[in-house]
Amino acid sequence: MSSQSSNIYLVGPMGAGKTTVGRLLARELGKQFYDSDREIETRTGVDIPTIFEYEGEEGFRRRETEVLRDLVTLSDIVLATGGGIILREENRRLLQDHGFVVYLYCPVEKQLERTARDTHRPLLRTSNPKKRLAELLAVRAPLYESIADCTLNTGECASRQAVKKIIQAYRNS
Ligand SMILES: Nc1ncnc2c1ncn2[C@@H]1O[C@H](COP(=O)(O)OP(=O)(O)OP(=O)(O)O)[C@@H](O)[C@H]1O
Ligand SMILES: O=C(O)C1=C[C@@H](O)[C@@H](O)[C@H](O)C1
Ligand SMILES: [Mg+2]
Repeated sequence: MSSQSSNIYLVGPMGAGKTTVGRLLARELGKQFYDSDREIETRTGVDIPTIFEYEGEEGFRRRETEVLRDLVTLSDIVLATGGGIILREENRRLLQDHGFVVYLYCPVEKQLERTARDTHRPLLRTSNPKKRLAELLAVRAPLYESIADCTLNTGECASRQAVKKIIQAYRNS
């Protein structure tokens, strides 16, 4: 983490609770809340599945990095990131250099439960989303861990408890 950073960045897999916990955390700390997925949708005027459809995952990743470059110039924010933001080395460096990075995760079964009703995650549009989630996590877990200042299992606590734990870790950092 950059010294005395006023930013908190949430990373972790789909369904870990980055958006839900991030919004509550920002409110609790009086910080501005951003979500990189929503920022991409606002800028392009279309939803994420449409970007994947027309530009592929590579196009989405390019847009994700462009948005992140801008968001790290802001101070005093809580940022919920997309689950794959840690794939690019540049993104990992930007996150590490500009904020306190919190890695949220939960068991794959919980991820599956929490993402089941929402069809807006193109990578889960497969016949076996549980297998896909497990495969993604196997590749990504070391990347999340490599930049985390704090790690939290949201499978074991309600969002409000997660917020309390993050604030404690952030203040002790
Ligand atoms: N700690 C929690 N306990 C119970 N349910 C939760 C918790 N955190 C999130 N949820 C629920 O799980 C669902 C997915 O959460 P959320 O959208 O915040 O995940 P995310 O990490 O932002 O995923 P993505 O990477 O796809 O954006 C939401 O319906 C939310 O209400
Ligand atoms: O895990 C991922 O790669 C993704 C997670 C979502 O937050 C979105 O960023 C998008 O659906 C891709
Ligand atoms: Mg989210």
